[in-house]
Formats: sequence, C-alpha cells, structure tokens
Amino acid sequence: MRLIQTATGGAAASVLQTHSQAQYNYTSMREDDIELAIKVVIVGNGGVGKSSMIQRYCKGIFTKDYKKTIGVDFLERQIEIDGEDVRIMLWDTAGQEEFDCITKAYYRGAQASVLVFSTTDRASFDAIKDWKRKVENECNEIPTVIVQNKIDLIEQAVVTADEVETLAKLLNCRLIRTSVKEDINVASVFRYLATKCHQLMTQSYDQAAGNQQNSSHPPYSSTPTISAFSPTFTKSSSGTIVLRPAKKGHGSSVARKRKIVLKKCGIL
Ligand SMILES: Nc1nc2c(ncn2[C@@H]2O[C@H](COP(=O)(O)OP(=O)(O)OP(=O)(O)O)[C@@H](O)[C@H]2O)c(=O)[nH]1
Repeated sequence: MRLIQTATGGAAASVLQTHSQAQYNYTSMREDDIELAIKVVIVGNGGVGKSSMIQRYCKGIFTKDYKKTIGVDFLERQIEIDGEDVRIMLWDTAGQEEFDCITKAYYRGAQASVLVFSTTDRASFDAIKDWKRKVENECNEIPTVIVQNKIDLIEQAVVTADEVETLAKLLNCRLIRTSVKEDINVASVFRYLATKCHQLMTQSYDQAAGNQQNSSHPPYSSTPTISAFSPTFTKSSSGTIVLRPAKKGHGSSVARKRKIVLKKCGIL
C-alpha cells in the first residue's frame, strides 16, 4: 500500500512508503486528515493519444500538434464517487521504447492502468499485450481499460471491431472506444477506473474493520499498521491513502466524506 502523508499544518512534503514499509500510527491521525487518491498509469505506443487524453480530461483542451513525451508527465483531477472526493493522479508515460527503462519505474504503486492504441495504427494494437505485461510486471493485476482511441478516424481503421473485442476479453479488460479530438468517452475511462478502485478499497476497508472486530487484540494499539487495510488488496500492491491538512470552508460534503472513509477504516 502506498501512503502519502503531508504534514499537518500545511507543509507540502510527501512521504511515499512502499507496501512493506507502510506503517502509520493512527493515534496521531485526525478525523479530517484523510482523503482518497488513485494513481493511474497511461501506456501505449507513441502517437496514440495518451498525452492528448490526459490534457483533454484534466484541462479540457485538445491540440493537433504532436509533441512526443520525454520520460513521464503528471496531471490530476478530482471527481466525486459515492459522495466522496477522489483524486485521480494521471501518469502520462512516453510511448517510445527508448524511454522504457525510465517509465517503468513510474508504474509502481499504480492502482489502475489504461492501455491505449490508435484506430489507425496496427502496430499500436499489436503492442497492447506487451504493454499489459509491462504494467503487470510492476503492479501485478490492477483494474485496466483498453482504449481504442481516434474513433473519429474509423473510416481509416486498420483493426476490426471483432478483433479488438476478442483481445479485450482475452486480457480480461474493459474496452472503451474514444475520440480525444471529439471528446467522446474520455471521462468514462477514468470514472470507470476510479469507481472500480473505490469499490476495491471499500471492500478492503470493510474487511479490515471486520477483522479488527473479530480479533482478540485491541483494535488499535499504539502502533497499528496501515497494512491492515491491504491484505485483500495486495494483489494490486495498492490502495492509496492521502493524509493532508483539513481543507477550510468545504462544508458538509467534505466532513461526510471523511466520516465515510474513516468509518470504513474502523477508526471512529
Ligand atoms: N484524429 C485524432 N487525432 C488525435 C486524437 N487523439 C490524439 N490525436 C493526435 O495524435 C497525435 C499524437 O497524440 P499524443 O497525445 O501526443 O500521443 P502520445 O500517445 O502521448 O505520444 P507519445 O508522447 O509519443 O507517447 C497528436 O497529433 C494528437 O493531436 C483523436 O482522438 N483523434
């Protein structure tokens, strides 16, 4: 599990911990200090529209120019799932093979992935299996969407609908067809993944809370470990808890969100 902690009081410094390191003393955690964040990696061959997709989703813009990504880029957007604010952190990785060794380090800790290919680029479709394997090597199995982008160019398609659907079934991934240019289905990709991750985390919290109740040990000793959240979620080596200072003036929805999350954590 990844734990991001920002110092109470507002300092921006974050502490990233690996699953095995993740230990946190709940006794120092305040009720209004928790919020949910999901790391999503976007992968696929060069030129399929990964950067455009993230720009479209986070900034609402589209540019025709192609500027190849060097290494890794990052943007984020906040949405609401089941009344809770969820921060989606989108990691845009370079599609060119020459950057492979840089980008794969950034896959680690991802809770979800997007495998993108272009309707007009056969090689990008053929590479989808490889991209899935590369992500799995770093993250195990995580909720994943295969995106067929550039469906506005469907007359120039070099893949058939059948073969795309067969691949999605084979890889056990949700298939979503998008046009970043025309803004078709882009938001659905990230909402689907955020909802999926949210469900997994909720199950995990509930199970952890249940385990705590059934345990003969006191529920929260002086150094409880955050890995109590994760046994059911280690498959994806993920689950991000972001600890940050209370937001001022956000009213009841934020308070409710914190209560919901904490209830699931069994802290209340
Ligand atoms: N027609 C059409 N063009 C698109 C679409 N999405 C992206 N493009 C164009 O495709 C080109 C490549 O887009 P990028 O977003 O830079 O591709 P990328 O996958 O990030 O490429 P790398 O950075 O090399 O990995 C750009 O010229 C975009 O304008 C789409 O849905 N339809």
